[in-house]
Amino acid sequence: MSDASSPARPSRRPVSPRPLARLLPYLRPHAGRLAIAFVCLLVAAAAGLVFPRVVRELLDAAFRDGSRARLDRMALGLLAVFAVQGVMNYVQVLLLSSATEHVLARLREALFAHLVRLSPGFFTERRTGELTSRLSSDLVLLQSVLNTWVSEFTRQVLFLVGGVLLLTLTDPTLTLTIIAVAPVVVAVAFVFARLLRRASTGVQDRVADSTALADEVFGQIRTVQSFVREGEETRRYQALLGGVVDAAVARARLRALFFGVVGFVAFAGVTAVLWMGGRRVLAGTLTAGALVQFLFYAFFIAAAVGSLASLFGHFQEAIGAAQRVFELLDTAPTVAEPAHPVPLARQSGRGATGVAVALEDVHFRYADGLPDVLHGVTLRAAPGEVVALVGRSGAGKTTVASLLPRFWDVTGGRVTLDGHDVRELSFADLRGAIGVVPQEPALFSGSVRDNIALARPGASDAEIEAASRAAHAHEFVVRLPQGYATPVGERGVKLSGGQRQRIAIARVFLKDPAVVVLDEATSSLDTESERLVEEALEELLQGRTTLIIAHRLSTVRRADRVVVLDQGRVVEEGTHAELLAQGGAYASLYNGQFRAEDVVGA
Ligand SMILES: Nc1ncnc2c1ncn2[C@@H]1O[C@H](COP(=O)(O)OP(=O)(O)OP(=O)(O)O)[C@@H](O)[C@H]1O
Repeated sequence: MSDASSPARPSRRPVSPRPLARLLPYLRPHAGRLAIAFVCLLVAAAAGLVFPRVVRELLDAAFRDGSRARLDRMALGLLAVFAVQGVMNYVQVLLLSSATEHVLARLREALFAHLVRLSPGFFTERRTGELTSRLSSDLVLLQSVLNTWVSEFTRQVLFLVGGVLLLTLTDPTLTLTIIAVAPVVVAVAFVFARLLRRASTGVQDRVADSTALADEVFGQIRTVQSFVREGEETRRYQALLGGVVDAAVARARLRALFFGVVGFVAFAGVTAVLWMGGRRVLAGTLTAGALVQFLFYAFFIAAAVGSLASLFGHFQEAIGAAQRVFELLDTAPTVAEPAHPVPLARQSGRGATGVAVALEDVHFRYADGLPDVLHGVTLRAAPGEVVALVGRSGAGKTTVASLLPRFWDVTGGRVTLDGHDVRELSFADLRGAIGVVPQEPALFSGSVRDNIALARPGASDAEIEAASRAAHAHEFVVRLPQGYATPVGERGVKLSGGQRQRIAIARVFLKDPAVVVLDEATSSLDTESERLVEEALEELLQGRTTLIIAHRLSTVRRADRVVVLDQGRVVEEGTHAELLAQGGAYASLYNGQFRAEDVVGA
């Protein structure tokens, strides 16, 4: 499976428990704790099974033998049985829970670590809400399996097997009554469990839909509010919630019916036993104590059958969850690191030692089945050269820029850095050599310092400040309430657009890469902010090989070379002046896009 082509929804293959087996490696480190928990479980279940036997003795002591001393002994015995059971349950729950919490954390961590390594294409295919819900609800389901399911299942199986055995020992004929009823209960429970599973998946899908909507709306809150869509989005959410309720009510109806029907069938069986047993007590072939003991076992068996059936439903849900989680874990990145990378000498950012960048006859499409968006693009930037990419919207500029750090891989031709195919380099070398300044820089929640240090963890305060000064960010940062320690809010919402850009530039200064990929902002900032950003960029690009997706006249003028893209092809190449003189595609682009700026600037 590849990360770009997998379906958005989890697949519904026939359910086999195999995905659960893949949890085993995660359980192994806790084998000791789990083994002790299992022993405690066995002892607790055994105590549970002994209990009806002691009750029998107690009742017979009172009713048949009239022995006070035996009655006292038996009552104490009963207390002892419960005490043992209590201690065992305590230890078992504690050990099992602590082990499964660790397992869950490891699994979440593995999933997260895997997902963050998948290429951006994967995230454009999936809704992030769906992925975060995998991390939360599916893993919670898995935990419930490990935590309650395994122990409950074991306990109930023990009760069932032990119950039937002890029942047979107590009274074989009465046991036959039970054996006649049991298959009916099992069959009914089985059918219901299947129906329930289907209903549960329906509910989960709808919950995922509504979570995804909420996620999207919160992420785009400004757009939502600027178009006054709050009411409309709330209605959409409401409609989805309506779906959740309908599906959940349908499931509840099934569940209610399940409990009603299975409960009735089971208790009808108990009544039959009671009736037949009562007749045997009247006939003097059975003591009252033995009948009660028998009844207890019958209850145990009925309860075990009922629980096993509903556990079966949970089991199926958990298999589904495991399947979805492991499906994600199995998603191979479409952009994979080479097994034996060619080392790239670390170049300090500037000067003649810079790194050449080239696209050689590059063809590219975003996914199989989509049309090519680049048709044989050839483009070279010599060390230290500043190349501006221009072209109409949709020409392929962003696409070209995202091929350099391998956010996607070419479908034909190659991209090289310092003469090496980018696919031969380790991510650390490749991405370490390229500094990206995005059009709309996103900051992470955390302090200003953390956000700059992102480029080089472990950088000293002095280095951070130097980078910040170079990016003309220092001036505004020191005026923030807590200076470099000021939290910037999620995605940097507490900073202005120009300030965010300067933080993004400071990051690249700190990184000091040999190559810079710059997606120039289209929205204009106020003049002062604009000037600061421009000065910072001017400084940043000095001597670094640069690819700029240019939207400003000042940028194209300053570039050593301008490359004009049109519909995924390079149509012109030269300096601003040369291209303008040619009177071709660039000239018309200039007239449409850049000239107004020229007039304003003049
Ligand atoms: N993730 C994607 N999946 C599929 N197609 C895409 C994706 N991103 C871009 N495209 C398509 O690729 C083509 C080139 O887009 P690209 O973003 O590179 O253009 P651009 O020149 O940067 O445009 P703009 O100046 O508007 O940003 C467009 O036709 C676009 O629809």
